Amino acid sequence: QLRRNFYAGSCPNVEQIVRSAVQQKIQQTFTTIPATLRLYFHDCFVNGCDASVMIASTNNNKAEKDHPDNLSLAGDGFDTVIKAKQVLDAVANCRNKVSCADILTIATRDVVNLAGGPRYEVELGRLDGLSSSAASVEGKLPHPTDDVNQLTSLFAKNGLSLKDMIALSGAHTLGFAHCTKVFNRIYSFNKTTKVDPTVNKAYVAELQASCPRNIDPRVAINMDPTTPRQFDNVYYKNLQQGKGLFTSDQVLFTDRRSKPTVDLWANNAKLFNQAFGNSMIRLGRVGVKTGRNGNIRRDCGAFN
Ligand code: HEM
Ligand SMILES: [Ca+2]
Ligand SMILES: [Ca+2]
Repeated sequence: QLRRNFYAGSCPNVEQIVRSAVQQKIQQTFTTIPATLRLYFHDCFVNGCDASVMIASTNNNKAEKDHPDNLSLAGDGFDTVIKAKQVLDAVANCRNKVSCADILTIATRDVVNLAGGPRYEVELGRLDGLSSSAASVEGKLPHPTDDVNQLTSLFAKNGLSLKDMIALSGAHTLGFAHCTKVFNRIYSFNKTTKVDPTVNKAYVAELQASCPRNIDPRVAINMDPTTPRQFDNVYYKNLQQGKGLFTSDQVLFTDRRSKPTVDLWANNAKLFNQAFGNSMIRLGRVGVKTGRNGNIRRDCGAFN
């Protein structure tokens, strides 16, 4: 039973408070933006949007965040939620009234908007989940080597369409990826060719220069080589030029089922922004907890 203005009675200024905390954190580091956006995706795809991804491991429980697919989540995303909750908890009526899952939902909307993307209305009223295990992450998140069939079926499991999948992939207009994730495409593609033929030749050279084979595995590169700090439709323009970083990006242009949508959004930023906002609202409805299935955590990193 998500709704807009869910906190009108308990903490009416929640959206303004979170936004200013997010703004302050972005001033400290730009990474706040992509880190928060990706954290939201990884939360919603495992056990629904319930902040299960924020739980820290304990002696008796290896939590979601310690599954290999989550180890590259940047700490600044977690920190954004923690900081915003600190500010909320300093306001008497808001104290422990807003779930971590909702704080992450609002913060994600705000980082998209503050990076130049659309501002969509968020639905609120999620509770925080009561479980988080590394084992539950297995098979729930897409991989950079996935094709359109694999991506579509993962998104469908979360009630999201092909169009939602193409729109949400547009999040790769921002942020960073580790060199190791693209090695296969530029050095060891298959038996007959070392380089993925769908990658733009100049982009191959650029990637090989920034990511030499023996590079420190901690080194990361921009995912959008053109406007890495701008939330815009350049991601789709890049795909048209063979400049999608991962296989999972580039297949959206090479597969005939998704290409018309890529072309449409490459040519029409307004339509992309609208579609992205709508798909984010739908992402926010995945696996929502209410009633006895959840609670409001006092510490986003631990169960009450
Ligand atoms: C469609 C399938 C997707 C795949 C296969 C995928 C995979 C990846 C991978 C491998 C990285 C790089 C991680 C690293 O090396 O550190 C990444 C980064 C990122 N992803 Fe995705 N992703 C997908 C969809 C999404 C969606 C739906 C969103 C959000 C709505 C998203 C947001 C991001 C962001 C913002 C980053 C940059 C993170 C940062 O700079 O810290 N991705 N993704
Ligand atoms: Ca979750
Ligand atoms: Ca961009």
